[in-house]
Amino acid sequence: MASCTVYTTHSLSSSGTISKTSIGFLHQSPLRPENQIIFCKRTTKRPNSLSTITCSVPEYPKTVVIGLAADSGCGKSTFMRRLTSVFGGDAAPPKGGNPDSNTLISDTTTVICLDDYHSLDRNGRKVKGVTALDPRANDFDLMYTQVKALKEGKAVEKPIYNHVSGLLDPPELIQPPKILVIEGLHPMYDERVRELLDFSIYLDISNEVKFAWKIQRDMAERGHSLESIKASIEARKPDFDAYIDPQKQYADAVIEVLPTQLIPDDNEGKILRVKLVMKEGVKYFSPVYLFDEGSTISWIPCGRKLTCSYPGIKFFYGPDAYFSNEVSILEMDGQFDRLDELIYVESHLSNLSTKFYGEVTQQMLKHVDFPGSNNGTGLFQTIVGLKIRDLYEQIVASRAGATLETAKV
Ligand SMILES: Nc1ncnc2c1ncn2[C@@H]1O[C@H](COP(=O)(O)OP(=O)(O)OP(=O)(O)O)[C@@H](O)[C@H]1O
Ligand SMILES: O=C(CO)[C@H](O)[C@H](O)COP(=O)(O)O
Repeated sequence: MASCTVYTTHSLSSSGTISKTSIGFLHQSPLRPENQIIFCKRTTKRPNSLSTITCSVPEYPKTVVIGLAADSGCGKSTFMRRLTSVFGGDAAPPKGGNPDSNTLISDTTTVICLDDYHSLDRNGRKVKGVTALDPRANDFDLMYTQVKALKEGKAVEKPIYNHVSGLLDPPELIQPPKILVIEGLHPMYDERVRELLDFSIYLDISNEVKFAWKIQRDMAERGHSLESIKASIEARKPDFDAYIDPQKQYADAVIEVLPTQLIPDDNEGKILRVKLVMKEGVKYFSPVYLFDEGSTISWIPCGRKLTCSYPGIKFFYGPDAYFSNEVSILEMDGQFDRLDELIYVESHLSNLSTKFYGEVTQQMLKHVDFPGSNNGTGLFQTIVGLKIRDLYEQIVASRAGATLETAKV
C-alpha cells in the first residue's frame, strides 16, 4: 500500500464516509488516477469545506485488454490509428528499441502485434510446411502468460517477430499500459487468452474486398505480381477458414466489409457495404442505434442535407442473430461525397458515446487520408473506437466505485 494525501472540497455522508465525487479531487500520486483507491481514516464533517485527509492507496493496477482479430492486410493498422486518435496523442514504436518492433505505444494505449508470438520463424514454417495462421506456428502459452501478466500490471519481455528478416529478434520490454490492444491473427483463438479480453473486435473482410485491398497494397507499394498475390491468398485460405475466421463468433463487435448492393453485379469493388454487428448484453458496451432502439429501419439519407452521387448511400439498422447471439446491426452501403456533411448522419445515430456533438464527424475529418474515410469502414471503426473509450472509462469508474464501497465497509 502506498500513501497519498487528499485535498478535497467535498460532501460527506452522515457517517463521515467520503462521497464518490471526491475522487475527482484526489491529489496526484505516483499511481494512475484510476488506481487511487482510497481507504480514509478520518475526515471533517463540515460539507463544502477544504479538508486534508490521509488515505492509504492499495496498489491495484489493472490494464483493460482489447482484442482485434483479422487476417493480414485487412485494416488492423488503420483501425489502430483511429483508436489511438480517439484517446488523443500519437502512437510510436518503443523509444530507442528495435527499429523493426511491431509495438505501438501512446499515452493511453499499447498495441502489441500477436505475430510476435510466432514460435516458428519464416524458415521454420517453410521446413515444417505450416503457415503463420496455423496454431502450431504460434506460442499460445507464452501469449497467455504475458497478456495475463500485463493485465495484472506486470511488465514483460515480449519476443519480436521481425517481418523484414523473417527471424525472431531479442525480446523488448513492455510495461503495463492503461489499455492493451492485442491485434493480429489469433487474439480469440486460445480460450485462456480470450477470457482475458475486456472487449473483442473482428474485422471480417469478404474475399472480393480482401483481394482488391491486397492488390492495391502489395502491387502498388510492395512490388508483388498479381499472380503471386493470388497464390498467397489461395495458399492461406484453408488455414484462414480453419483458424482465423471462426474467431468472429466470439467477438463483441464485428465490422463486416462486403461489395455494394447498390450497383447490380458490381465487380469494381470500390463501393462498399459495411455492417457493424454489435453483440447485445456485453458489460460496459451498449450498441449504437439509428432513430429508434430495437426497431428495423432502412434509410436513404441522400437529399437536401447529404450530397450523394451515384449510386447513393443506404443505411440499415435492426436486430438480428449472429452465431446464436442476439445482436444489433448497423449497415452502410455507399460512400460520402462530402465528409463534413457526415454530421447529418451522426445526428440521427444515438448511443455513440461521444463527449460532444459532432465528435464522430470531427474524428473522421481529422483522418481524411486514412483508407476507408469516405465509407462505412472508417465510420464504424471510429464508432467502435469511441465505444472502447467509453468501455475503458466505465471500467475505471466501476473499479473506483467498488473500492469506495470496500472502504465504507
Ligand atoms: N477501409 C479501407 N478501405 C480501403 N482500403 C483499405 C481499407 N483498410 C485497409 N485498406 C487497404 O489495405 C491495406 C492494409 O491495411 P492495414 O495496413 O491497415 O492492414 P493490416 O491488417 O494492419 O495489415 P498487415 O497485418 O498486413 O500489416 C492498406 O494499405 C489499404 O490499401
Ligand atoms: O499473416 C501474417 C500476419 O501479419 C504474416 O504473414 C505472418 O506474420 C508472417 O509474416 P511474414 O510473411 O513477414 O513472414
